[in-house]
Amino acid sequence: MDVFRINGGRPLRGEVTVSGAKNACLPIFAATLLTGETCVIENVPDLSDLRFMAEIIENLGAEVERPDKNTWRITAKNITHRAPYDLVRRMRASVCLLGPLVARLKKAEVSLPGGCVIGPRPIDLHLKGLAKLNCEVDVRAGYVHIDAKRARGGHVFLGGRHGSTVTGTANILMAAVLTPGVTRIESAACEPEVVDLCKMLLSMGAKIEGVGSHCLTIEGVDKLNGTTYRVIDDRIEAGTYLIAAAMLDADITVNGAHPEDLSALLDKLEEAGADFSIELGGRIRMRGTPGTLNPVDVITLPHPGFPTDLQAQMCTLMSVTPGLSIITERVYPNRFMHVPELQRMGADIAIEGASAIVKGRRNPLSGAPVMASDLRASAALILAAMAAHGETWVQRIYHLDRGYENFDEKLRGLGADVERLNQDQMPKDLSGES
Ligand SMILES: CC(=O)N[C@H]1[C@@H](OP(=O)(O)OP(=O)(O)OC[C@H]2O[C@@H](n3ccc(=O)[nH]c3=O)[C@H](O)[C@@H]2O)O[C@H](CO)[C@@H](O)[C@@H]1O
Ligand SMILES: C=C(OP(=O)(O)O)C(=O)O
Repeated sequence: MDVFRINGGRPLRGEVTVSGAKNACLPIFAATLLTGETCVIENVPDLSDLRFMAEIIENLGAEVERPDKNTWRITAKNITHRAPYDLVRRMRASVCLLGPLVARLKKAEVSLPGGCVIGPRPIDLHLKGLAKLNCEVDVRAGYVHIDAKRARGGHVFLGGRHGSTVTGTANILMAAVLTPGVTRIESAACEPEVVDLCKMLLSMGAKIEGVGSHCLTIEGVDKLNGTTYRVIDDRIEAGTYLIAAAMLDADITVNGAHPEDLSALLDKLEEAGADFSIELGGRIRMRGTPGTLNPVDVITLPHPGFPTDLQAQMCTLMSVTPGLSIITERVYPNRFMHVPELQRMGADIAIEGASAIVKGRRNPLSGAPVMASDLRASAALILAAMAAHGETWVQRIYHLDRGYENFDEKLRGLGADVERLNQDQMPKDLSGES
């Protein structure tokens, strides 16, 4: 297991380039199962989640090749309909195999993905949507069983308690593209990753209208073709660098930061008084001076609202911004696992219901051994460590490796003092291991 050792207080300078978007790639990999022809997917980040997804797809019978680090070639000529527990449990997003299997094979058996530290993540809306396409849906012995022999287009409403569902929209969309008749998805998620999936499906010959809106109309076709498709840049990775630069002594340019995908974050950073400029070609330059921002309140919401996947990083920023801010989670009301670890570094945060009440400090945080609980919590702790006085050890970096390609290398390229070590190299009195 890897750990990061970070010495805080280093200025950031230079340029960093973001990788392809994990959350766009995952359903796009699943979509390659919709055709027997070859799909070439470019700009794929080198991440454990994508390697798992490729493994599951290969296990279903597809031929999977990787001509270079960021390109995958997938040919799903003959595939089977069962994705077993031992593979699916490793990655929640494998639930988005349901749609393509239903569409292509008219049946699917996919294990339920299991628990998640950021809170309950049911798939009731996915299943309700498939039932509206006239599929027979049954959950037994830990598996979702779908019989789609009589599937036809239908009217699906995907609004839930916390808004729409991103992978649920991807599932219904992928099921509908090869299902006879017209499907209308209302209250569809419109995250940039869903738009990217739509564009990939269009390039395969799918018929979809309303792309980017909350209402998608899909006319089922008999067959889809192969494609070569380049995945969008990762807005969450870009946002993470922008937040880091806003709170440190920094002057950096983030390549692959597309302002149209980052409006809610940029709006909040502007309100806080951050000094940034949008440059041509998907580049944002951020200059930071510690302690100069104003506190802002944040509420996470489905797109185009403030993304929950940047909430933890925002908690770090507000922890070092003097004054009071309230950060409210409307997507995953319990997604605050980073808070106790930030408190260990001196952050003054209280959780009240679905809100974090953050009293930003005038003095820097202090380095400490901390434990990452999930992907974005890892990023929040690394940012906190970069702003802190002294040395921080961040354990369980495998969470980070799910979603940030070469994060340590990229941060070092900007001047941060971040080192990846093996757990064995961590002093035993700090790791808590005897
Ligand atoms: C692989 C991927 O793309 N992951 C992203 C995706 O997750 P994911 O697609 O799993 O998230 P959803 O959009 O489905 O979940 C949003 C909310 O709806 C609830 N819900 C969802 C489905 C359902 O059937 N019933 C239900 O109640 C969830 O518990 C959650 O509270 O979108 C989330 C919200 O932007 C992001 O944080 C994740 O990074
Ligand atoms: C929560 C996330 O991913 P997943 O849905 O794959 O758990 C994330 O990307 O922040």
